[in-house]
Amino acid sequence: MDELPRNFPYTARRTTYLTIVCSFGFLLLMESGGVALVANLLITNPWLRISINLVHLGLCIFIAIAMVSVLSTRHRITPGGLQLNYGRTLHVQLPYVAIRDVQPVRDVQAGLQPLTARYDSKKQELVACFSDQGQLLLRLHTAQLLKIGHKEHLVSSILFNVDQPELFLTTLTPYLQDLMEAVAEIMPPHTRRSEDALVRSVQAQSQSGQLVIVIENLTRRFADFVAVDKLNMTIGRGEIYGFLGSNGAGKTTTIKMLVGLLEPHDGYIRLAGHDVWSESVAAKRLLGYVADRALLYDRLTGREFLAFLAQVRGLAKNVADQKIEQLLAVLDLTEYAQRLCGSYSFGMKRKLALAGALLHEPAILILDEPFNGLDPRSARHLKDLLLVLARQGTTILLSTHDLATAEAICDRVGIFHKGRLMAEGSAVELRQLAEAPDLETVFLQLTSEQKEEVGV
Ligand SMILES: Nc1ncnc2c1ncn2[C@@H]1O[C@H](COP(=O)(O)OP(=O)(O)OP(=O)(O)O)[C@@H](O)[C@H]1O
Repeated sequence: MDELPRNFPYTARRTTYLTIVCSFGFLLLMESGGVALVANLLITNPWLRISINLVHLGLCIFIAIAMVSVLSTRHRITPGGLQLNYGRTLHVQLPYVAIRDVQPVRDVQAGLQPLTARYDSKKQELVACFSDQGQLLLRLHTAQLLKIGHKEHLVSSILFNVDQPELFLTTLTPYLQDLMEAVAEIMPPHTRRSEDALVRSVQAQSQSGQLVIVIENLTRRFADFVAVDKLNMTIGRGEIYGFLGSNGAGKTTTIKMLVGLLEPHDGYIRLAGHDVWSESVAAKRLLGYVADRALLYDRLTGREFLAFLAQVRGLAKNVADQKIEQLLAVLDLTEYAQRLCGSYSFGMKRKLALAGALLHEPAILILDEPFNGLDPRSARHLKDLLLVLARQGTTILLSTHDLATAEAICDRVGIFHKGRLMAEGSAVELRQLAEAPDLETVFLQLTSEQKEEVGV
């Protein structure tokens, strides 16, 4: 693969643009400079002189920005994702997992706007085009809120130019494929889906009956205290659902009931149609679970621990050995695999527990505060891994106090408060509904007292 970052400017119209801006700017500056000079010589009122000089300075700055902004129209393929820069109005970084595809197009109708990105609300399209030559259309898996100028818009596709679209595509494609391959290696062929089917759509899944987790009227009490109160919710195949809530809201209690560790007092849970209590073996076969505190055997090495779990899950030895090595590598644990689990740091224990949960390629992954204790690099790896697993069809439910992460990776979040689900929907929907600038504000509003239930 090519060395990153690689820059892809669009220079085809740059000279014309600079010639126009420079000549026009030069004339304007000469004129306003002349006026300012005369004003400084003839006008005695100091305020008027200052005002005229300030107008002249403002013009100089405006023209300088117009000339310099052409240089910031340069897209970059970096290790962390695709950076799109267009004049002063657009500077975004898209992770590769967010990109569905990029195709060459020729859209003469796009309404070209030199150096000012424009938003087409009908198509949810961001137009950042200098001309109709060298155009590429980038489509995202799910619409994302992107900042264009000072406003945020929900964007599904982006139209932009580069000088060499073929070279850009050849350079970018391996990074899009690489992510898919990294996880495809740890997933069996029968769980892989075709490229088109990778587009996650919760509504489509619900309509086609692919609900994997169905919870109805779920209730759990501890003595007189109601920890989970008549909870109803569904999660579709390939969806990432985030449980958010204040301490003691009932997230872990719900998760324990979901994985069959705690019996509900009322209601039921079905996992892919199997009741967690009356068909517990079939339901648990589908599950991978990582508790909030990793439960490992301190006297086994990391590799032995995984081999033991593989045996319990009934994996053939050769399959298990291969899988263990792949998971150790994906989770950066190979170096520590011969060390006793008891000597692992908190974060390493969490990663080993996650490897254990992924060994049998579960259809449903349930993670209680998975980012707790992970360093930024491991957290980033885990986010990417979860996104790719979800694209492969794994249904993921996680609880977290990290609102930014929930917003970044969850298709939907549910906000718990005192055992009740106060609101659920995508982060964007909840923000719009609560007219809040971010998920943190929505969370704080909903978990303050006396709030009505909100559904999207
Ligand atoms: N075994 C138990 N006995 C008595 N009360 C319990 C028990 N387990 C949980 N609870 C209570 O149920 C409520 C919900 O607890 P839970 O652990 O589900 O909260 P949580 O949302 O996971 O909180 P946190 O974010 O702090 O982990 C809390 O008030 C807790 O004290």
